[in-house]
Amino acid sequence: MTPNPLAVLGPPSPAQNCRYDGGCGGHGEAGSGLPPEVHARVADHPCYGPGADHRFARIHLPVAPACNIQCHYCNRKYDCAGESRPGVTSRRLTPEEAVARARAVAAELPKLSVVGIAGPGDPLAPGSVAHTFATLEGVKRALPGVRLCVSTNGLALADHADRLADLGVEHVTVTVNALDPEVGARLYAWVAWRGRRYTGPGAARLLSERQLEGLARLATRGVLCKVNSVLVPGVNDAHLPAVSRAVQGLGCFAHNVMPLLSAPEHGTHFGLTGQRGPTEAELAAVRRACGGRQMTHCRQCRADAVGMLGDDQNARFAHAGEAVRVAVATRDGARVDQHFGHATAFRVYELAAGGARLVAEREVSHYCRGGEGDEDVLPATLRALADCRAVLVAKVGRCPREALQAAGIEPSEAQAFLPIPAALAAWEAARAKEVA
Ligand SMILES: C[S@@+](CC[C@H](N)C(=O)[O-])C[C@H]1O[C@@H](n2cnc3c(N)ncnc32)[C@H](O)[C@@H]1O
Ligand code: SF4
Ligand code: SF4
Repeated sequence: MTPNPLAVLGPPSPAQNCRYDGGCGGHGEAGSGLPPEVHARVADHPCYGPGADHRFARIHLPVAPACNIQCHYCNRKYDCAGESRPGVTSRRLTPEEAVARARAVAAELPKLSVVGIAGPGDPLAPGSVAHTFATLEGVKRALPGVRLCVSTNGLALADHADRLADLGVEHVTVTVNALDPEVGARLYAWVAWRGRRYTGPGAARLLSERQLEGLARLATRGVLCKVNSVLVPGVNDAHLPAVSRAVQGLGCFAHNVMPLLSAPEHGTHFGLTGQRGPTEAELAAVRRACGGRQMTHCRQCRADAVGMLGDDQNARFAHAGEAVRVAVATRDGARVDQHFGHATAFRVYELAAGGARLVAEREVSHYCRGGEGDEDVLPATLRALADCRAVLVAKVGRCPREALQAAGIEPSEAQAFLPIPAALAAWEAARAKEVA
């Protein structure tokens, strides 16, 4: 068994009371109180390393759809494009898509040092865990140099701790908002455990016992653990110092007290009941009272965040790794050699990480009759190509070109007369350049 470098830390002394970010010479530096062996393991992690937030990038892969508890501050159904908030994602990815996205991002961002799974639900909940491990295993194979992270509510952590450690997951974040069941009962609607749904203090007790068991198990395996706590004024503010002491005593190398976000439009229980988040001053006071290694620069990132902290490039990589469909007009079956208006069928190819694959041949009435476009035929053709991002043709007239563009399908003549595989590769390369 690997000795746990964190176990030697023990609870940080109150006198140390250093702020992990700033206050004592920058997060993770010698002055932060991290022992050198821990410092070495966080140096290139943008969330923890000294100045690493400006030098290294991370990606969150949104592959975990389900959750096994319901927090009063979480609603994963509400997504507003461009909004940065935990649990938010534009789209859930399959493990295959997620691995492909990680590869695509790594190719574009050589500073990518961390690949994490942080939702949109809980990565270890029964409905998510298979996706989580398939993704972690795929990423490990595809990008052996990156560090793997997982963020969980901890309910199922003890069951999966060994598998996470065996896989080489280096960092695990567990959200612990309360140890006192009476406090916890005010934060969670329910906890689902082994086929039963628990509520009230019993649910909160079950959750916190499982969280501590999971953290202890990871500590024996040398996995670096951080604890998140959502600060809910009037509910757990006075209790968080006790939480902080307990989890840092278990060897967690940092505590991250995060402000509650509870805008009514998010549709959460707290948002609807008017529970407010903390002021800056309240947050700072609770972090001071907690002491030890407090994180102060967490950006509360989306479940599909990409890039440097504070410079999210999620929009740029929104489609990276997704399978894309492209239609081709071909007469001889080998080259892009047909006019859009003369085609009676289009071949549809799917482009994914593994290459191009013919997925369908779609028949259409041909649009061009003796030089005149037939306006009745065009809508049916657009419908036949609705799932395609582009159509590669030898030539296309102005009117159908505009209709295709309006339908979000790119008409492209740039690959005219190329063999189909070369044409698809050329279109994909041009698109990647555009996105960059
Ligand atoms: C979306 S969760 C995903 C991982 C896992 N399900 C969990 O809760 O730890 C990531 C983090 O965002 C936090 N979070 C979610 N909604 C929040 C909110 N409204 N305000 C503040 N933090 C929030 C969670 O507590 C957790 O620490
Ligand atoms: S555990 Fe995480 S995903 Fe589940 S309800 Fe709470 S914040 Fe949302
Ligand atoms: S949510 Fe916080 S800890 Fe997670 S990647 Fe963003 S900054 Fe880092």
